This record gives sequence, structure tokens and C-alpha cells, in this order.
Amino acid sequence: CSYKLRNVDLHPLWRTTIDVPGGSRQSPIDIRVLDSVFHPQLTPIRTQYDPNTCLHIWNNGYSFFVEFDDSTDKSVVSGGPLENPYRLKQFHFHWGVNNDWGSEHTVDSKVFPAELHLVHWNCSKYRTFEEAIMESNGLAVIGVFLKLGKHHEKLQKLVDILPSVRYKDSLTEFNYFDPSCLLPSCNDYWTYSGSLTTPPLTESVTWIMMKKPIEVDHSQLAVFRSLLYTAVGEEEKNMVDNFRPLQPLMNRTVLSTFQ
Ligand SMILES: NS(=O)(=O)c1nc2c(F)c(F)c(F)c(F)c2s1
Ligand SMILES: [Zn+2]
Repeated sequence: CSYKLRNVDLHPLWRTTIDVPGGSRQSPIDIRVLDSVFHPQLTPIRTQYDPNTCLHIWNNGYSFFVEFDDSTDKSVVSGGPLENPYRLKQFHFHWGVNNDWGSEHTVDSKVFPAELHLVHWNCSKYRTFEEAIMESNGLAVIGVFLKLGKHHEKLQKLVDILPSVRYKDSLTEFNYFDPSCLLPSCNDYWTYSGSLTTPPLTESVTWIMMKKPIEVDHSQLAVFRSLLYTAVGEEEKNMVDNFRPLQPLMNRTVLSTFQ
């Protein structure tokens, strides 16, 4: 198949190759399927999300975040590589200006048009999310690839409200949403030790990348692209290509739950 060069003009956030002093476990990476090591002891990921913990959506100037009340253990992920439950803090996406690219991780160099990140923090070891993002086992992020296909019914509730957070720093109430509807039905995943893909880029993330993508349709992705990086009154810049370039694997092994 033809490989499209991603000559995207990256958001200033990612334009420079931000050197993380001593960065040895940066994200995202290309997942080489044949190099990943099957780990039969890895159990399926268990998510228990309470839709009542969903608070609001806000445009923070590089993605839109759906934020959750993380003051209790009502919405958690556990199992797999995680030694204890991690609390859901927020989820967000990364996408491209067109359907040829947009994901952060790739699979044998295959790029997807978008990628979902469900961000959780280690509430057994740290008191707050802000503290956890600075610690090596502080976060667990579930990554889900999006591919172009059939309309995603459950995602539409979120897509319909996005115009209300079109501008940077806008926030809108968003209640009663269970993000497990955005997970694929197949439990297979890869897992590896990595980092945040946006500043502060801290090496605090246990990545859990679901093997199967979910399907969304063209019109749903088009609404993502109608969001703006810019605030009201500023010259409008569409929020697209908000993904970080691939980072070197260095001395890491990707584990898989399947052969
Ligand atoms: N793309 S990501 O690695 O999942 C990810 N990055 C960040 C980040 F830089 C933050 F400052 C932050 F507060 C987050 F919640 C996330 S979540
Ligand atoms: Zn992300």
C-alpha cells in the first residue's frame, strides 16, 4: 500500500523535538507486532465506570477533555499490568486534518485517523492526579484506535455537544456518559511503559493499547476537526494534527495478551 508522508505542520507544542532530559521511555511508539512478547499472565483489563461521575467537557487548546469526578473510586480501571486500581480522570482524542493520519501510536507503521486516550491515575499510591503524573507508575492510559466505518451511536452524544466547546478555554457541562461504550468488544491489548505525549511529557504512563479499533463515520470525525486551537477573538486555527511524532523504542519490550 502507498505510505503517505505525514508532512503535517505540527502544533507549536510538538514542532520542536522536545528533548526530555534522559528520556528513555517516551510515547507514542510504533508497535511492531512481531517484536511484541506474548505474556499469558496478563489478565483482561477491567473497567468499572459510573456514568454519574462524568462532569464536563473543555477545550484546553490542544484537545477536548471529558473530565470525571475522581474524588472517589467510582470509576476505575484494574487488572492487566496494573498492580492496583487506577481512577479515571479524563478522556480525550488525537486526530488528523484528513483520514490519512491522526493517531499517535501506529501498528507496524499503520496510522489510524484518530486515537482515544482514557487517562487514569494510581490512587492507591498518590493523593492527586497532579502528583501522580510526576511518578513512574502514576498513570494508566487506555488507548483505542479509531477507524473510518459505521456511525458510532454512543459517540454521537459527545459529538453533538462539541460545537459548544469550539473555542480554546470553553467548557460545557456534560453528564451521564459511560466511556466503556468507546472500548472495542475484543479484550486483546499491548502494554508498555511510556510517557505523556503532551508537555510535561513525564515518563509516568503504563500504556494499554487495545488491538481492535472502534469505528466512527466521516461526519463524526469532521466535527472533531471543526474545533479550534484558538480562543474567541483570535485568528481561527482548526484543531487538527494534534498528535506527537513517534518516539524511539530504546530499551523497551511491548507485551501482548494474544499470540
Ligand atoms: N496524550 S496523553 O499522554 O494521554 C496525556 N497527556 C496529558 C498531559 F500532558 C497533561 F498535562 C494532562 F493533564 C493530562 F491529563 C494528559 S493525558
Ligand atoms: Zn492523549
